[in-house]
Amino acid sequence: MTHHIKTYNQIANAGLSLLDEQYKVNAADADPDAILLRSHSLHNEPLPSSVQAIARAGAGTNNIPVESFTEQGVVVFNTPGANANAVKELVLSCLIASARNLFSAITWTNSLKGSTNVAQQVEANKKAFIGNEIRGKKLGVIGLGNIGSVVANDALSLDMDVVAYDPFVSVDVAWMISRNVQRVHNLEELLATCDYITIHVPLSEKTTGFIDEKAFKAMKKGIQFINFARGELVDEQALEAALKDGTVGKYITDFPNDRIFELENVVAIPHLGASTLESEENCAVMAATQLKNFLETGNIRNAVNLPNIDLPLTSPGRLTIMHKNVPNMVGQISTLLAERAFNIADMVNRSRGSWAYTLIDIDNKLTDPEAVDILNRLQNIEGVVRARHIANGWHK
Ligand SMILES: NC(=O)c1ccc[n+]([C@@H]2O[C@H](COP(=O)([O-])OP(=O)(O)OC[C@H]3O[C@@H](n4cnc5c(N)ncnc54)[C@H](O)[C@@H]3O)[C@@H](O)[C@H]2O)c1
Ligand SMILES: O=C(O)CC[C@@H](O)C(=O)O
Repeated sequence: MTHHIKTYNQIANAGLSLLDEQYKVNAADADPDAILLRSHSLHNEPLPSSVQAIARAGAGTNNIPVESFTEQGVVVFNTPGANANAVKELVLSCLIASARNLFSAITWTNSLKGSTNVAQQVEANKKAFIGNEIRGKKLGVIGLGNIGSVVANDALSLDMDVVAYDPFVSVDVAWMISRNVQRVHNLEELLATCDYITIHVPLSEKTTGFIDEKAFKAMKKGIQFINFARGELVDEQALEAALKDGTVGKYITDFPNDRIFELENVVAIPHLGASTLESEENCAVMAATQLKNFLETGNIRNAVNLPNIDLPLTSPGRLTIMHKNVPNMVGQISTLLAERAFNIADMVNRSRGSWAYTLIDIDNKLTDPEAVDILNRLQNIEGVVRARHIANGWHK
């Protein structure tokens, strides 16, 4: 069986090369089984009904309308942690570059090109760029996930005091965070005491405009604010006021736009946080592996809308059913199978919020018409949004 993958953006070859002869990868495919992308926005784009899965080679999934795609039976994957080191290294370098006024100093130095007495001018004017050391300064980290946690740990080794805020920190990440990172339980506490703040939370309806007028008002005067998460997390009107009154001494962002260009004391970077060869490869490999695994076995790892499921495929065939997390779904599904005299060899049902996913391994090798018939019946159960049959090609 050939799986069709549509790609958007530049996906690293290390990932694409995993999609072997069983795959056709084509950026122009009109009816793909799956989509592999980076930052391309799928909002306001029609989704072909053939699409069963989307893999985001990256962390943020705000370029994908996850809720409405879930209603259409699409599994959405991301690649948690695959680019965290790349972002961390750029955040730490910006922290130091900002403290030492490196961005404006370099711009000024370049303006001397072609003038006489460059060395004298340098010595006479360098006092305009005297900076600070970050040792002993306080860094606030908002969002202690894959990126925030490593930024926090490594800032400690640069002798900074580190304070962090994340009311939803995961147990896995909590294990990795140094106990010298001081956790605070309300954001104001962090805002009021830090010299530098870096934000690492996902953009969602809940976090849009997260750093608003109230947040800026709570900050210490002259703060340096670093945003490698998403531009929309910061209310730009409030940012403009905070830059004008000196609350924010410098705003470093990976998300330039026309308004940002108009503001003073802003350093804009062209969305380079994850742009290293290593990170692009990590993301592409992880995304392609997850897609392959899902298309070939129905198993799920790192979806943002469904739970992880890993059931080895050993029986002649497997049915995968994505459905609402409501009572009696498994009962209805197994009754249907019993009516067709299909024997269940193994089964897993897991839920995540209002959605659930059921894998059923059957002892029967289905003919094509049998498969079409059972899938139609399964899809007619109220609450089922997608059913698939996977024939196990290796089964003797
Ligand atoms: N600039 C880039 O190239 C680049 C690269 C990678 C990620 N990102 C952005 O950074 C974000 C974070 O990435 P990550 O890999 O660390 O994600 P992650 O999911 O591992 O971590 C996000 C953390 O934010 C926390 N969080 C959620 N809501 C919060 C809130 N209201 N207050 C405080 N904490 C909150 C979560 O509990 C979680 O611990 C991504 O969603 C993406 O938008 C940007
Ligand atoms: O693909 C990229 O270059 C950026 C990815 C980044 O925004 C992410 O959310 O992981």
